Amino acid sequence: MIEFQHVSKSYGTGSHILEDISFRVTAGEFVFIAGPSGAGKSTLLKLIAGLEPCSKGSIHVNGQRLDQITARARPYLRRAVGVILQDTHLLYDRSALDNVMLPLAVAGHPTGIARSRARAALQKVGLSGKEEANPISLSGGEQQRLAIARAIVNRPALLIADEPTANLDRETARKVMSVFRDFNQVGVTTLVATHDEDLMAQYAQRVFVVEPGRFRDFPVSKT
Ligand SMILES: Nc1ncnc2c1ncn2[C@@H]1O[C@H](COP(=O)(O)OP(=O)(O)OP(=O)(O)O)[C@@H](O)[C@H]1O
Repeated sequence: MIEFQHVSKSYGTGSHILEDISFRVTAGEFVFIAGPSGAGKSTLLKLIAGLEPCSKGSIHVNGQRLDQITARARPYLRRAVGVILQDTHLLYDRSALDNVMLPLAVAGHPTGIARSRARAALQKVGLSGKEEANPISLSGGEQQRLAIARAIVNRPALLIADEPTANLDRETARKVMSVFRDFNQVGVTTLVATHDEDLMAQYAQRVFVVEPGRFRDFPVSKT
């Protein structure tokens, strides 16, 4: 599903943020990405999402080598990967339903189908009844779940989230994490960057620890 071979990343002419990283994530895994602030967790996720190019090495996602992907294959890959960044980039001049319909409209789905799939996605994240709400009127946890609904509406095989529980209280964080766990349990490969050690301990899965100059891969622990 994801393969990094000797990947390094620097921004501009700066030194490497990530250096000589190799790993493989197979379909259906749940991986946490941990490490101190500024170590490169978001950068790692952006490389996987194809939002940043690597400086050295090669990255394969869903069978495609990212730096050799054709313009024709790119939209298919984009749909195969659901991305939730730290800034949710929700549109505050549209309803919650419109926000979730947008990726389907971009993919060319007829409005009726887009609407029913967007409603189903909102239901999956526990936001039924909030279809017409403006995102600004939603709580932090609801906005996170709305961003998840938008990321999953194209039924991606891979879900990537950058600190989706930051600034949420414990109970809301747990609810948001359980949404990811539910998707993972139906086979969606899931990568979540987090500082939250309690959540990591609770969900006890494979963990990548990104530290300055060091990358560690802790295998799945069965607890
Ligand atoms: N677009 C960019 N241009 C230049 N430098 C960048 C860019 N994006 C990130 N960096 C730098 O790369 C380093 C790693 O940043 P990154 O956001 O990946 O870390 P992080 O581990 O996700 O941090 P945090 O936990 O605080 O979100 C930081 O020093 C950051 O300033």
